[in-house]
Amino acid sequence: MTLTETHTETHTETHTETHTETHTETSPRTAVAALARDVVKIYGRGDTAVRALDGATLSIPAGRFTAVMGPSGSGKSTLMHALAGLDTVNEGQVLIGDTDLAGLSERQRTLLRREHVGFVFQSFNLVPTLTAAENIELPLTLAGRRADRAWIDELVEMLGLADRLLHRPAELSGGQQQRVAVARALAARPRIVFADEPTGNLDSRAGEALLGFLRHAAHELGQTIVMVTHDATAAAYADQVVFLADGRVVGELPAPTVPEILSRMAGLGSAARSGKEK
Ligand SMILES: Nc1ncnc2c1ncn2[C@@H]1O[C@H](COP(=O)(O)OP(=O)(O)OP(=O)(O)O)[C@@H](O)[C@H]1O
Repeated sequence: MTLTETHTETHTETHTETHTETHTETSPRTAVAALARDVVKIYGRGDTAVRALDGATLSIPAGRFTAVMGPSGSGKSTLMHALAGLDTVNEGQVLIGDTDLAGLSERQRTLLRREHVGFVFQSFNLVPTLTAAENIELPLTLAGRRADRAWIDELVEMLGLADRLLHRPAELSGGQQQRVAVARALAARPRIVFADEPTGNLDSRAGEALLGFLRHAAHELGQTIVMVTHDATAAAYADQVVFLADGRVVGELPAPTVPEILSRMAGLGSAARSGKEK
C-alpha cells in the first residue's frame, strides 16, 4: 500500500493557486518529497546578524528515511524549520511536494503543514489533558478531517499502543509517549514527517524500538521521514545521512554505518555521540 492511494485531498477553498495537487488516486507520489535550493536564512540584522543557512541545497527523497547531522550551530534545526514550512527564508527556494512555499501566506503555510507535514519532537509535545487516543487524532480534529479508523488502528497496533489508548501522557512511559507522538505524526498520512532528536529523551531500548518503527514506516508504508540527530547510532537507522556545516549541505552518506558516520562527523570538527554512552 502506498499512502497516496488512500490519501484524499479534502481541502478546497483554502488552497492556493500555486498548489498544484493534480494527482489522482492512482498517480504515483513524486520522487522528491521536499526540496531546499540555495537557501539562505539570516537571523537578526546588522552587526548581530547570523547567517544560519548559507546556500543550503537538499532534496528529500519520497518514501525514504533521511537523517540530518552536523555540528552544533550548523543549521540543522533552521533547515528543518524551513523545509517544514515553519519559517520563511531570505533567499532560495523551498518546496513541499510541488508547492513552492515562497508563494504562500502564513495562513496558507499553516494549512499546508496541517495537511502534509507531521512532527515528532524530542520532548514528545503531547497534550497532557487528552488521552493517548485523543492525542493521536488531534491533527485530524484540528484539520476538521474524519479519522481513517483502519489506518489509526493499524498504527496503534504496529506501535504497540492498543492497551494504552485511554491513558493520559503522565500515565505513560517515555517510550510510550513518544510512540503516541509518532502515531499522531502519521495519523493524517502526511507527505513528510520531521523528527527532531526523537530519541533524545528515551533510553536506548525505547530509542531503538522507535527508530526501528521509523525505518519500517519508510520502507513498508512509504512514509517520508527526515530526522535531525546528534546520535550516530540513531542516524545509522536511516537510508541516508545528510551532513551540514556552516549552513550548507557538505555531504551525503547512503546506507550509513556508525563508524562511517562518526568518521564523517569528525571531519566536520564535531564529536557526534555514538549512542553507546546512553
Ligand atoms: N531565532 C534565532 N535567532 C538568532 N539566531 C538563531 C536563531 N535560531 C538559530 N540561530 C543561530 O543560527 C545558527 C544555526 O542554528 P540551528 O539551531 O539551526 O543549528 P543546529 O545545527 O540545529 O544546532 P544544534 O545542534 O545546537 O541544535 C546558530 O548560530 C544559531 O545560534
